[in-house]
Amino acid sequence: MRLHVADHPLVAHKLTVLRNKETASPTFRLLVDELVTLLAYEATRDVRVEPHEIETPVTTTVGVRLAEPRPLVVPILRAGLGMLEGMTRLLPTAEVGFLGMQRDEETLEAVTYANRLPDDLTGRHVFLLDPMLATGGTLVAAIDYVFARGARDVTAVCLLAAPEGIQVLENAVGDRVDVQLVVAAVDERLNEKAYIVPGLGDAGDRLYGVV
Ligand SMILES: O=P(O)(O)OC[C@H]1O[C@H](OP(=O)(O)OP(=O)(O)O)[C@H](O)[C@@H]1O
Ligand SMILES: O=c1cc[nH]c(=O)[nH]1
Ligand SMILES: [Mg+2]
Repeated sequence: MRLHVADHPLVAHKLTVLRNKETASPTFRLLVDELVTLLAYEATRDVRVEPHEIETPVTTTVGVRLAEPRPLVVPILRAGLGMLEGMTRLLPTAEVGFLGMQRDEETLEAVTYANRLPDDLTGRHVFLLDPMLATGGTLVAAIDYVFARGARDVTAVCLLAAPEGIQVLENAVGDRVDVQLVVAAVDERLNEKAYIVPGLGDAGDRLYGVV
């Protein structure tokens, strides 16, 4: 697995505001959107393109365009939904699939309550969106789903990751270079409730409220 940690003062600044418990939902949503757009630039570095000939007002030239099959962007509900706009702003022609997954706060197991992915993902580059990588259970399950359907490259875009979750992900995918994790920051650890420390709390609740 390849790991990319954003190293940029604007990312660090926005993340600090996001972590602040005084930051209310409207600002929190805006910051998640902005952060994803910054991460998306790095996450799409390996997106597949093909040669494409065009005419400029001056001459004919060969540039590139996104290759088929189109990338698939998959937000993991709920919290991942807050990252969708920011990602598709950079990849407007991508298709979008959905995975609804909730961590059982007792057992910490990921429970899937919605799965709306194309049946055949053969050769597709899949971008999984979830702000939080804590124990890694959710992301490993999501990666299993898309590989089982034939996806080729999988890039997970997260805002915060715990070292424990990164290790779980690495154990699950081994040395597959077609799996990439792009994060804004790697935090210190998980606490006794498997929340990321220092973290930002429950991302879904901060985006959409406590349900
Ligand atoms: O790495 P893990 O230990 O599996 O935990 C991370 C998951 O927990 C959060 O979702 P949550 O279960 O709170 O659902 P929500 O997005 O609906 O709030 C988060 O958005 C991840 O999906
Ligand atoms: O810190 C955490 C861990 C799991 N899910 C969250 O939303 N936050
Ligand atoms: Mg939640």
